[in-house]
Amino acid sequence: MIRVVLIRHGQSVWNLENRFTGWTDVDLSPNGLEEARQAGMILSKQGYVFDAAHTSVLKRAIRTMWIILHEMDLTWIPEFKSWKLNERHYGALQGLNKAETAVKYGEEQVHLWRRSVDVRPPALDKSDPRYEASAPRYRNLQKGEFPLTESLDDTERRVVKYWEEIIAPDLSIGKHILIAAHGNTLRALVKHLDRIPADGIADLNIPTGMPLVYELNEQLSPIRHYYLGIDGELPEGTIPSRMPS
Ligand SMILES: O=C(O)[C@@H](CO)OP(=O)(O)O
Repeated sequence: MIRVVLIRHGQSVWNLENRFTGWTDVDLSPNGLEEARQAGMILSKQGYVFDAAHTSVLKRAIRTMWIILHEMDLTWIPEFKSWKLNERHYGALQGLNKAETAVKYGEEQVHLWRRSVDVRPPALDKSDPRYEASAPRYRNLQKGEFPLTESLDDTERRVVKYWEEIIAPDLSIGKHILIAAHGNTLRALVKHLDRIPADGIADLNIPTGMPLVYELNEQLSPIRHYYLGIDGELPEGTIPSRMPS
């Protein structure tokens, strides 16, 4: 049986401040650091071992991965970082407070921006300082790959490409993999793996810092999934109470 562990980074300072984050490189909050430590402890206690770990190029996910590997005494395993695992790009909403944005544009519009699959938030202008296409960490992107905004569908395309080209071949030869990523990146991956229809994904939220285990068959189709708590797997369908802001 093939098993892959997904984890959303611990709470970030902008989760705490309730701000749209996207590709903004904010760090973990003190609570997020502790969530990551607990996740590592849980995985270690449950006897998980990884051969490789994958994350984005954003420090809240990288640090979560590092803390987990440190707790598991696995800092020696290969680590891979890719922009394709970055959070969904939130365009011109990045940095804005979510509650204030809902007051300004209405709850319905903000819900569409946050949870529809095909509505893109307002795009960034290339002259905006938040447009970081020339930053060193993005120098390997091809022309046109750096987003100005993204829908969940856009995010799903790049995440699934990474899954199919990089993760799936390793899983198929029996490697044990950890993926430390972001709320919408993981929603997009789960949508793809579980073949969730466009109208079935709005209510799916992934809590920060909770290991989510997917058991897969030889074709890498999911058999079942569950969150891991300190006493082992949570009953199927249980969504831990720690929900995203
Ligand atoms: O701000 C963001 O980048 C994401 C994740 O925190 O927010 P949301 O849950 O609203 O998609």
